Amino acid sequence: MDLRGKGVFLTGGANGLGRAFTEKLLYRKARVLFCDIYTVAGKAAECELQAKYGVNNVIFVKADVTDEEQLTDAFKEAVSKFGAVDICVNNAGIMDERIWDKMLAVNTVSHIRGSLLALEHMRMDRGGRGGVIINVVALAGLFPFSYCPAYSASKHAMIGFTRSWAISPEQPDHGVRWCCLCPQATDTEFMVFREDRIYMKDAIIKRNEEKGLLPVVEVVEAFMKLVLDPDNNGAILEVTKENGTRYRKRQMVDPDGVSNPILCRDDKHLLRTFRKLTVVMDPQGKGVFLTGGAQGLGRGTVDKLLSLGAKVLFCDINVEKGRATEAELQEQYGVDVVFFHPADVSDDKQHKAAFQRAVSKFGTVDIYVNNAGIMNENTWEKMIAVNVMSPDQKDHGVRWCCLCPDPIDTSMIKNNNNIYHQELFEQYVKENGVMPVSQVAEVIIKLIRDPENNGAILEVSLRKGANYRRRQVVDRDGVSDLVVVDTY
Ligand SMILES: NC(=O)C1=CN([C@@H]2O[C@H](COP(=O)(O)OP(=O)(O)OC[C@H]3O[C@@H](n4cnc5c(N)ncnc54)[C@H](O)[C@@H]3O)[C@@H](O)[C@H]2O)C=CC1
Ligand SMILES: CC/C=C\C[C@H](O)C(=O)/C=C/C=C/C=C\C=C\[C@@H](O)C/C=C\CCC(=O)O
Repeated sequence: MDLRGKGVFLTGGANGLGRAFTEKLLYRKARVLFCDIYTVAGKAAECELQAKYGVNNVIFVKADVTDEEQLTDAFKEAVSKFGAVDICVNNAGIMDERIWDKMLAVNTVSHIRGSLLALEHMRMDRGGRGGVIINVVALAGLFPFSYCPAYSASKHAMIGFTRSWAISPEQPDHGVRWCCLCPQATDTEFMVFREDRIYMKDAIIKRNEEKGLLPVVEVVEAFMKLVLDPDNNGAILEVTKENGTRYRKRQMVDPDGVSNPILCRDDKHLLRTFRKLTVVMDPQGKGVFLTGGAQGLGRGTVDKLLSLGAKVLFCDINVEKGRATEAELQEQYGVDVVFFHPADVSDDKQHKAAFQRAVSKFGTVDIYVNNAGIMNENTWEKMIAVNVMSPDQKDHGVRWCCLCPDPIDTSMIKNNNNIYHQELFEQYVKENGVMPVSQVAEVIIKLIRDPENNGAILEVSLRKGANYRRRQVVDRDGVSDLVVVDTY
């Protein structure tokens, strides 16, 4: 890719990696508009870079990427200044576990929004001239990091998003390449922890002092590799001290299905935090809080838990269905064991109030099932609020598990007109079938009962049944494929 005269839009360019990427792109004769929330640093960078590379080639725009209007206006400004944007770099990021919802807004929502703006503008099937979208992720997007779980989640989400677009059947018509850059801890302000922005801060500071951070220049080289390689749609480029720069082939979870601290295997103080928990959990007599229980898999799971002697409080946004379900289940199991609480889980206050009611009803909550979910690509921000932003629970002695089912026979799957390539999805369902709710509810009970599965990812499909997931697979060439199966 010859970068001469190419238009670049980049977020978070006032400091750190964003500033360094900007300078390298300018050096290669591209034209860059970068935005940032900080005016002073942004203006200073603009001034310096304009003096070196020309006033018409680099522009700073003050914008908070979490503000839809500001981000959109900054993008439009790049288009109007350069005629087109050929390279979009979603780079702005923060790491602060205390404000995890804000972190998701910067690291995930703004990256999705920036990607969609760029796609719409670049796609060749709608008059654009193609291009490349680079999402600056992190190694923490590929592996579990106990000192920053919400940060890790915000980055994992971008891997899924980027790879999913990269394998779109329409991608050859779009002519847009999608890539992720995944560096380990790098020597920028980002890694200076003045406050308690992460858990176990002191251990991390000590580790960084002992082992050193990745130099910015190495990450810039890797970034340029992504920009210039014409054949890397869907690629995940990892940059580490240990292995250098390499296209990622696999994401790993340990052979027993339980994630391990691969990245910190030599750090005893961190390893200790990953010890396996053995929490025996028989549903009999236990207090359960479950979200989205009015219908579908949620309702099926409530039913199953009640049949095993648990007490359940479920919440749902659908009040009518919630009340009806409560009445039916109370008739079957008794009025003291099952309760409905109306709540929208994307509203923090309502979510917490529902949880508190469960605590006060049962004295304690032993089992917490985050089940509520929606699937609607037209309202993707709402989808993130419901599916990703549930309250953080950081107490110890808690087992954490994920259930990853194939399509289930619920209304989320039937007649869903709000996904891309619906016909392909319907074809998939036709060929593979849908799982009965009762079968998946059984699998949730398996997750609850197994005392030694902290960190487990349980996959369930009609074809293969329920299996703890060992690995997530990306193709051998580092480029994602449609079929993600556990063949290794
Ligand atoms: N430094 C590191 O160790 C690593 C960083 N990363 C990722 O690289 C990206 C860049 O990080 P660094 O350059 O190291 O950090 P940095 O803190 O030096 O720079 C981040 C820039 O983003 C801007 N920003 C933050 N919130 C914003 C908002 N709401 N709107 C507009 N701009 C905003 C900041 O003002 C800053 O200029 C981030 O996405 C980070 O997650 C990934 C792996 C390692
Ligand atoms: C508190 C800092 C958290 C996140 C910052 C940053 O975003 C990030 O991702 C930091 C990563 C730090 C990594 C530390 C050690 C890395 C070790 C690598 O050399 C191991 C590389 C790959 C191992 C997996 C494998 O394929 O075997």
